[in-house]
Amino acid sequence: MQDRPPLVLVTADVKELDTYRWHATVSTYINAVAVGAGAIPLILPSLGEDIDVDAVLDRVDGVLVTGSRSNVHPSNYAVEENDDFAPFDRERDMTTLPLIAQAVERAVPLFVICRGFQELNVAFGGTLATEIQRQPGRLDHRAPQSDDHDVRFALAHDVALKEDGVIAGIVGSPTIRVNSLHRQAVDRLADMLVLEGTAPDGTIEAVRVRDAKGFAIGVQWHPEYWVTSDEPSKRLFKAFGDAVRERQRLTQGGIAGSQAAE
Ligand SMILES: N[C@@H](CCC(=O)NCCCC(=O)O)C(=O)O
Repeated sequence: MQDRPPLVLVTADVKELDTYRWHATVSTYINAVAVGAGAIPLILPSLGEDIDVDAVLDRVDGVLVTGSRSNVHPSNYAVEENDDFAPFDRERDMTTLPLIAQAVERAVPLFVICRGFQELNVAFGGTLATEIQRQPGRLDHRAPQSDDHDVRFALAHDVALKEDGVIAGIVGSPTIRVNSLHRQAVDRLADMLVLEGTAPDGTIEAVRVRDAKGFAIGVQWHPEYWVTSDEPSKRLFKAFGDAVRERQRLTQGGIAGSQAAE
C-alpha cells in the first residue's frame, strides 16, 4: 500500500478576468490548507451538475469551503432577489451546496469559512439576512476600506464561544478576537446546526453540524488569513488537518483510498 499525503478540496469562485472565465481560489486558503492543515489543496472547479461530487469525495480526505465577495443567490433560501443581495456566483452555489451536504453525509471533514459558513446554513435549510449593518443595534461587519489586506483582515471584534463547545475546545479559550469582512449573516439558523459562538451584537459567528459523524464546523471570520501568526487561527487549521489525517487513516491512505469504507 502506497502512502500519500492527505488531499483537501478547496472550492472555487467563477471570475471573468483577462477576457477569460476562471475557476479561481484566493491563495490564502490554499496556503492555509498546505501550511496550517498540512494537506495538499486541490481546487474544485464550480461545475455544478457537471461534476460528480460523490466520485470526487471518494478521492479526498477533507473539504474547505472558502469565503468570497459574492452572495449565495437568495432563491436558494426562498427569498426574492434584489440589488441588496448581489453579486452572485450561481455556478459556485450549484457546486458548493450539494458538496457541503454530501461531505457531511459521508463524514468527510468539512471546514467552512465566511461565504462558506453562509452556504452551510443554506445547504441545511437556514436563511441569510443581507446588509446587516443597516439593522438597528447591529455592528458594521464589513471590512475597513483599504487596499491593504492586512488592514482589511485586521482583527476587529470578539466572539464569545459556547462553553464546552467544539470550537472553544479547539481554540482553548471562551473568547477570541476575529476579523470581519461580510455584509450578510445567518438569519434563521438551520436546525441541523448548533450555535458555537456569537459577536457582541448577537451575530452568529460559529457553528457545528449537529450529530456530525465527522469534523464539521464553520466560522463567519477568516482564520486562513492569519494562520501562521494568530494562535486561534493556527489551532483551527491544525484541528482540521488532524481530522483530515484521521479520515485518511480510517478510509485507508494511499491510492486504494478510493475503495474506502464509509
Ligand atoms: N456573502 C458574503 C461574503 C462574505 C465573505 O466571504 N467575505 C470575504 C470577502 C473577502 C474580501 O472582501 O476580500 C457577505 O456576507 O458579504
